[in-house]
Amino acid sequence: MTNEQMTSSETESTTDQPAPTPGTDSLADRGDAEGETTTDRTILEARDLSVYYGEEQALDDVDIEIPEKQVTAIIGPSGCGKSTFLRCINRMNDLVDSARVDGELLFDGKNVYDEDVDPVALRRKIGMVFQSPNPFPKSIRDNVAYGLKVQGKDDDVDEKVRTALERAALLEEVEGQLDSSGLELSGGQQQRLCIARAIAPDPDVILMDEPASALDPVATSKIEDLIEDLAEEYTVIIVTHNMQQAARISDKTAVFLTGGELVEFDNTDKIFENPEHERVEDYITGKFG
Ligand SMILES: Nc1ncnc2c1ncn2[C@@H]1O[C@H](COP(=O)(O)OP(=O)(O)OP(=O)(O)O)[C@@H](O)[C@H]1O
Repeated sequence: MTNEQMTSSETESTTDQPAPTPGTDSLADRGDAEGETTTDRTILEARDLSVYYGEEQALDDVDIEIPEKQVTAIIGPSGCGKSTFLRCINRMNDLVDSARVDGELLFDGKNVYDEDVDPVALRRKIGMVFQSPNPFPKSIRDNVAYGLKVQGKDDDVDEKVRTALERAALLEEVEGQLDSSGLELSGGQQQRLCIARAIAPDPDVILMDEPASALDPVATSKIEDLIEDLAEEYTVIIVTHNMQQAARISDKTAVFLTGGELVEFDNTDKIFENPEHERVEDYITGKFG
């Protein structure tokens, strides 16, 4: 299958690694000196970011600076704009006709909504993992190799596939069966396969939209351990309904409340132990939401 033959639904709705567009890679190779360690350097920044679906406002003037190589959790009640915010970051909302974005979303200082930014190239640097595991009906190897091949990075594919599977804490379990279908794996393994697929092309940021909500407690715990490990190399932003999960695995937590307002963003310990805003405390303690 050529890049052109891949349908937009395959590249855009099911995976994190759409096909590249040559010559539009202005965001692709910024920063990241080798051996860089965890810092509070900002990798993503929203400035006055508002999103509307038709007349309805889903995000209201959001300002946030997200540090690189840490786990940032996005929490808040249903409908407060968590997924909308996540999908703004790699322009997945471009796929929604009624969506309109105001303000800026800076990735390494460059507004991803600038006219010269190619959303497909952007999504190679900012991968995404969805709520339900969605491997392709292909072999384990081909699932992971997918993003590499569409980028033309087809040297040392086997080694890169193994590295990605290892980073996704799946290699040991699938050793010797890389040619079996990804669909034959358990739900938790499928989700780790999707994570391997997302990280194979070496993105800077991984967005996760409730990645463990369809999994049992054991599989969830493996994904949580994995997320913490991934933050040594990648910036991870995770939407979760599970406050204990946010408290367990994130370094920073952003609390969105009704109306798409970002009410508080701080170190996770501070948010859960001593939030500044009463509304946040009420939400954390289960008084509403
Ligand atoms: N494609 C869309 N078209 C129209 N309105 C939408 C669309 N997606 C989301 N919305 C609306 O935008 C608001 C925010 O939705 P969003 O899915 O971002 O919230 P959320 O906090 O992620 O919710 P949940 O926790 O239930 O997944 C909601 O009012 C929702 O109905």
